[in-house]
Amino acid sequence: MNTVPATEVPLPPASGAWQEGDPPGRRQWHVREKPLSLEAGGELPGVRLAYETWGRLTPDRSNAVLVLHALTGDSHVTGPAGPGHPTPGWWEGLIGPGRALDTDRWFVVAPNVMGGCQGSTGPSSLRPDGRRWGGAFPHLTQRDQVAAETDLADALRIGRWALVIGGSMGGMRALEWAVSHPERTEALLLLASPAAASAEQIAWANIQLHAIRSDPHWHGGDYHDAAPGRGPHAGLGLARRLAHVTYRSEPELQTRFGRAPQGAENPWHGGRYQVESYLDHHAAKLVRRFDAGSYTVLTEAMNSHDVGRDRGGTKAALRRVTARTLVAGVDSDRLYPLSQQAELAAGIPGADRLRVIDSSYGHDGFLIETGQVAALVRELTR
Ligand SMILES: CC(=O)SCCNC(=O)CCNC(=O)[C@H](O)C(C)(C)COP(=O)(O)OP(=O)(O)OC[C@H]1O[C@@H](n2cnc3c(N)ncnc32)[C@H](O)[C@@H]1OP(=O)(O)O
Ligand SMILES: N[C@@H](CCO)C(=O)O
Repeated sequence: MNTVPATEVPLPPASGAWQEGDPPGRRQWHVREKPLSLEAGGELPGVRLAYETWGRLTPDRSNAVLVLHALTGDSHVTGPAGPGHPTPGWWEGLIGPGRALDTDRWFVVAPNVMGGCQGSTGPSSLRPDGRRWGGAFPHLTQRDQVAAETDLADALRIGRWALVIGGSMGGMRALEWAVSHPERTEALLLLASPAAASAEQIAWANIQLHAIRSDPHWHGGDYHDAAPGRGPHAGLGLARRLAHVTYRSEPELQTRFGRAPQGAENPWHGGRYQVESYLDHHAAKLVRRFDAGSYTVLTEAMNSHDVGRDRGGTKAALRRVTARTLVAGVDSDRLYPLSQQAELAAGIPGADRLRVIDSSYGHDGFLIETGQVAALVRELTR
């Protein structure tokens, strides 16, 4: 099934900090000088974050916006597919002149998350001894990932974000930014995200982790060097199939596919229903562009998400947020239900009432309903 392993993402130069005059959307890299101390213990050397920027930073550096992507997103928030960008931007229409994140006004920064596989350090990256990290890659938390992003902000000399915005896993990091660094987060937009991963979210994640790790090509996570071009593709595809159902709504699937067979295929004789073909498609697409090791690291990092950990609980942690805040959920989201965003909106002192994105698409609504997301951005930044 897999033809383009994500491990073949070209390795970046040793450093590549953004400079005044760089073209928009050009992927850059920041390499942290010192090893990063990790919450679970130990440290990660040579942490590299890939990122893209749009717009221009004002001389007082006060117009920077941080956009944080979800599980399988990347730094390419907007723009066509091209070298280094196997897919077009995942939030097209939100960034650019005259758009909600107007690049005549804002300097937008989007890093690829630490642990990922689209330019930032992750299990498919080389470690200091020249081998790939693979199964030796350490356990990460959302706080570790925000620590790496803080280093990037420091390198860009951005002391305070005018806005931090994220959905799903990106929302977890956005919240961690606002709680860990209230003085550096002026406004905050949280989409389809919780204060802590729930038992059910951990349960869905557990099944996905098992799917990947029980694939015979997993090799304890050390498949990158063991069998180049091969890997736990069936396991990753299975994980994506399951996850994708949780990302959509039951009425959407029913209305869209119903019981229809896929083309001329006969489900009673080895053929597929349309919805099965649809899941096969999404599985194959992810396997072509994503590393299974990164999927496990990021999934476990999401499981670790608990904003109240070591902070006296959720309520105490949320009270730390000083940012002007909007929290929104998707009304048909069965994975991160509205009750979780209601908890955030009620607990964050500067938050307005809970906003609801009206969508039949379920959790993925935060990626698809860009018009409604744009309206929230405009409201927060007017
Ligand atoms: C465009 C990108 O993929 S961006 C890449 C970066 N990805 C991310 O950032 C992750 C976030 N993105 C995602 O999770 C998803 O891609 C989403 C949420 C954007 C998808 O949302 P939607 O626009 O609703 O797409 P949808 O779920 O309807 O899937 C459409 C695809 O299914 C295919 N499809 C639809 N029905 C069927 C079927 N019966 N059989 C097979 N394939 C089918 C379509 O041909 C289309 O294929 P394509 O994406 O290769 O063009
Ligand atoms: N479709 C999204 C869902 C996670 O929020 C992704 O793949 O990143």
